[in-house]
Amino acid sequence: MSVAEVIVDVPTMQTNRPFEYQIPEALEDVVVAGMRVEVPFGRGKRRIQGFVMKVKDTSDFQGKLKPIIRVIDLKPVLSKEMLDLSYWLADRTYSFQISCLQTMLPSVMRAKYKEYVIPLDDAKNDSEVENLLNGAQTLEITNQTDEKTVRKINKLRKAKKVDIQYVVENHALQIKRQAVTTDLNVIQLHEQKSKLRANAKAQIKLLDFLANHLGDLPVEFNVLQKEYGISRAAIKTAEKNNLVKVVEVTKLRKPVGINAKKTTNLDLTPEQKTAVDKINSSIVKEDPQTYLIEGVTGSGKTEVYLQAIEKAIKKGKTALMLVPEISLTPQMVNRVVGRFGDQVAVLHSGLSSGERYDEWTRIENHRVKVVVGARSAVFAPLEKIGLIIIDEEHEASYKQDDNPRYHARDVALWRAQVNKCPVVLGSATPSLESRARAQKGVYHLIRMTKRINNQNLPHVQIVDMRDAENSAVKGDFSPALKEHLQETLNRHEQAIVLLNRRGYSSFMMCRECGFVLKCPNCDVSLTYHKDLRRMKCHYCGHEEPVPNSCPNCGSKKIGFYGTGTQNIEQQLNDLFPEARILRMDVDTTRRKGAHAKILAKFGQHQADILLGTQMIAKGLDFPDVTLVGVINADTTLSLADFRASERTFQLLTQVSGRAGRAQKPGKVVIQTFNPDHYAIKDAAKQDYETFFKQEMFIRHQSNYTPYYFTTLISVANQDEGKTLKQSYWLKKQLQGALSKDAILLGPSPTMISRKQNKYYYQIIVKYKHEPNLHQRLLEILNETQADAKQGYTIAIDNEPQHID
Ligand SMILES: Nc1ncnc2c1ncn2[C@@H]1O[C@H](COP(=O)(O)OP(=O)(O)OP(=O)(O)O)[C@@H](O)[C@H]1O
Ligand SMILES: [Zn+2]
Ligand SMILES: [Zn+2]
Repeated sequence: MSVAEVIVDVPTMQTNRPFEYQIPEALEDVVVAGMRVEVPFGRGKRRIQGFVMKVKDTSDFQGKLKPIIRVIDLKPVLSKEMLDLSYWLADRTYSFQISCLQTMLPSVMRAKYKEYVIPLDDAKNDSEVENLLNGAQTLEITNQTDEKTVRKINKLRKAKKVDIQYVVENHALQIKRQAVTTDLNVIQLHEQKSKLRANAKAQIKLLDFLANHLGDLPVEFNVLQKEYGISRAAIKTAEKNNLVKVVEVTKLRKPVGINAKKTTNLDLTPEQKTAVDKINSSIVKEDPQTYLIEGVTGSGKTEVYLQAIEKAIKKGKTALMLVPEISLTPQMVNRVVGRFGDQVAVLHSGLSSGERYDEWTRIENHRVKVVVGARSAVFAPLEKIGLIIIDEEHEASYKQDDNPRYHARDVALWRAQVNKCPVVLGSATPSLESRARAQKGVYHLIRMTKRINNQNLPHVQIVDMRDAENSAVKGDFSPALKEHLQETLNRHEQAIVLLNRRGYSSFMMCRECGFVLKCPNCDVSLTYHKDLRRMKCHYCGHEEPVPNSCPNCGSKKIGFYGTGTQNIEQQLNDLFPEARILRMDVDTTRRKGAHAKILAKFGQHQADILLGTQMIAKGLDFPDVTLVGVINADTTLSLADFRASERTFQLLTQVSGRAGRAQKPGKVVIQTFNPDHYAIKDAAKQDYETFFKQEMFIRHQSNYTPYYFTTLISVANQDEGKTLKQSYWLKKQLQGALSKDAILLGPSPTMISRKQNKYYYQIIVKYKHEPNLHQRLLEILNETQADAKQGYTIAIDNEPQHID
């Protein structure tokens, strides 16, 4: 008898373990670990999905096992490594194992899709294959497909005669797209161009594009429009004049990075070489060492990554490179694709689920050596991983906000152990946790202190907005920032202007003295609760009325702080009517591809000023940018979060690093009401090490990460009284399980204490060593299962990235 252990798709605590099912004889050699199956569950005729975790010969179960109804996948969708990972992940994130398994699955398999058998090329005339397909091109697998056929398919698949493919429903409809190609060669294109009138700008642009991208044709209308600003009308005109042909293509040849030019290794600077040598030695030794590259902005970290990836490939291995979603720009992707060409798969949210599936299949079929992607790419089905890179490792977006609340860095470290490969964490501003681990020798620290070309770090000027001269101005621009912007425009160089929007208008600040209203117990700023018209602390629950005058200086100029990007754009327009301005914020980037388009435009110097929120602060590498202006450095400082200083330092250092990256020197102007705050002073000097020491001292004083571990437990219910009662019950349970060294905070309301008619309260546990905590939390989840039916939600977040 064969028995399968199955994790069923019933997300409750009681079902959070494998259930045994009998494998029907007909499916004996079909069912393997990593496949999804349909099984009966509970009483009645309920059928549900599940993942086969293990296949074995015997069962200790006394009664009669129920049989598997059918297989859903004809080949495993998750590897052994992923199945193993799911146990660890579920435990670490306090989530159901089924949620973890589903998270690892490519999104297409969570959507509606169809499954087909397709013959492989050299087996098209095979009699068994012909017999199976019965004259058709493909065979659709449905829940009606009988076991005999399933077995036949499985046999042919193992013999590499057929393959299984998934197609997202409705996807086939959109698969054809209009594209442009030409019969002309480079010389003819240039001839045609010279015949055009000088004012036929669009035609000239199109012909130039074609001449430069002959190898990439046909290219989609979409791409021409979005990335190169060539309109449909221009294409139609060219078609009429027989310059181009319009054809239909089935798919983009490459979703991003279509115009990646082939690049070769750069000559490394001594610092780069040291870094590459160290990492490469670990790749060769298959040593799962973690490196932390602390490299100033513009020190050439990417080139280090690329040359290490090359080493891994040469060793016959693969490489995984994670970057924050917002940095997955064509510029970034082109750097990798330019070096490794077709061997690269890119996973990002801009892909449709069909495209995502294509990339996933390429990875699974070993046609890919390098995967570049955002957080969830950490689950890419790569085998024989030789190197994992996490760029901008300090980014909070590496932690998923929903269940399972995993941190990509933790998953990467787990996979590195299994694959015996090094991990490289890179940043100009490492997270305190990582830098502290390097201090203790858990990670190996590599410092890169010089910019490429020995260019100096930009000169940073702090502008004290409390000064008479500055507080007198009407708008948000100090005379100093205005002057530097004007000079930059005069020199025909480019500027980046950052509006720091985090914490926007939720805290109170005095415009006279810079005083921020803070909690008397916790030293974090109080948050305005609009519904209650009161100021509240999110840590301890302290609250007080909204003050009418500044408690520090008595001025009436105390108010909620914050201005919108649109308003700043208007001010820029008024100040510099001749300047071309691009605005980048949630509003202008809502449309798919808009983000990349704005950056491309700015990169081609079609604008003088790029104005934006946090999303413009990282990774951008534009040689003409010589000025960076920060309108309001303070807003992140006032977040009700113990990482407020760290986030502020990171943001200011990163955005400053956008200036003066090439030949021309850079200049940065930071406007602030807190010019003496260490996060701002150290960022102005781009001095990570000094900041690190100071911030570690403060974390030590206040018992926070990395000196203490943090776990956040939140409770929600429609009834505020019930939420509070449950929270206090929970707190009591925890008190019983913790030693006297642990610190319990709360219950206190969260930032938005009422969401979708539910009240949220949170408890924070800070601890150093609590062997019982994990187990107790699991038990609490179990004990409160019944409450879930009454509308209670309890969520546990291990090492939260945001506390609000
Ligand atoms: N060895 C080299 N020789 C010449 N140019 C180089 C070399 N290494 C990197 N560069 C160039 O220097 C610039 C900055 O490099 P890169 O963008 O990798 O910096 P970074 O360390 O990632 O900075 P940031 O943290 O600000 O993103 C890039 O334009 C890159 O092409
Ligand atoms: Zn407080
Ligand atoms: Zn004041």
